[in-house]
Amino acid sequence: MSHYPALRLRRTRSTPWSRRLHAETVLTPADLIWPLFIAEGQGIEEPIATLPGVSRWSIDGIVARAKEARDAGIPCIALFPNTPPHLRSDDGREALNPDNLMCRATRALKDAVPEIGVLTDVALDPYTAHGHDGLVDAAGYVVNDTTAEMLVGQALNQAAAGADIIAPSDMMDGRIGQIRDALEGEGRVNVQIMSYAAKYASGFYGPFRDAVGSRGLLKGDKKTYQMDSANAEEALREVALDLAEGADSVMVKPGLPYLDIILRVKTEFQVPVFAYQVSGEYAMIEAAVAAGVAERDPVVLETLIAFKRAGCSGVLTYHALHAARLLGA
Ligand SMILES: NCC(=O)CCC(=O)O
Ligand SMILES: [Mg+2]
Repeated sequence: MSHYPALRLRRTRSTPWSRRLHAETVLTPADLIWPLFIAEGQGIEEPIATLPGVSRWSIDGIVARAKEARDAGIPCIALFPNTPPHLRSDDGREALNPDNLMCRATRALKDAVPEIGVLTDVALDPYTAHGHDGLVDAAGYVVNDTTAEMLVGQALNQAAAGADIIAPSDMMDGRIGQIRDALEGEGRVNVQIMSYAAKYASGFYGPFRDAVGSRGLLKGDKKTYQMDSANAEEALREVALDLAEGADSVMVKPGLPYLDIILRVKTEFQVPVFAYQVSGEYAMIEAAVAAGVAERDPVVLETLIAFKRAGCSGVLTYHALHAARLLGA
């Protein structure tokens, strides 16, 4: 058995070329999905105070960002609309409008930048007056089955606009199978489903709710549908169901606090797993940078490669363009 001094693990670390040669994991721009927030109008950029460096863009700006992403080697962008207040309602019916902000942005992107994948979020929270992801009954409970019917309509609406990946983030039971059946029924056999399979009720979503304009509207919390952060076995059950119902890939969300879940999902199922490094995680890094506590570039790359090491195929991150440019340089 070889041991010190013959075996020195520092030997392969001693030069940059050797460290590169021995890297067990690589992070490339192709691992990144960039979430973008859409605003109404033309020529609009609205900075989001709680997400420094991130803005909402009108559709022309979204198209311009998508070209930057493509040029930096990013394969896919994720879209989230900031629906004007007068179009938000208790039932979120704007989600079914074929000319809503999301569908118009998707059509513009597929027209102008067809080389990049478009992932669309399925959930009602950007469209409801109460900020919940589904329909709420008189007792304030988010009702599963009628919500799922709405989500099927929302998914078909997005697919008709050209969405490449449907990403249900609502955590209703059964919706993946229903969406898959509906897509097959319309002959949209190559539209992917990336299920937010293990989405936890998290304190890290605050800046996102500012970005889509739901923070002030939200009554209560989302704990009756999103997962309890105490649970891991339940995440495996969620993933198993979504795969059986026809998901092509699954997501774990948030990111860094749930690396153990990513590793367990990958180990158990050997399917494509994605992580969402969420708004609060991004904002913490930016706050640390602003406070002089950390340097942005190494911290961003270190957190992103952690997801690859844990088994992810890719990561949704607000740092995607910045990271892709660092990696491409
Ligand atoms: N359905 C998408 C999200 O909830 C994103 C959360 C975040 O970035 O905080
Ligand atoms: Mg589920």
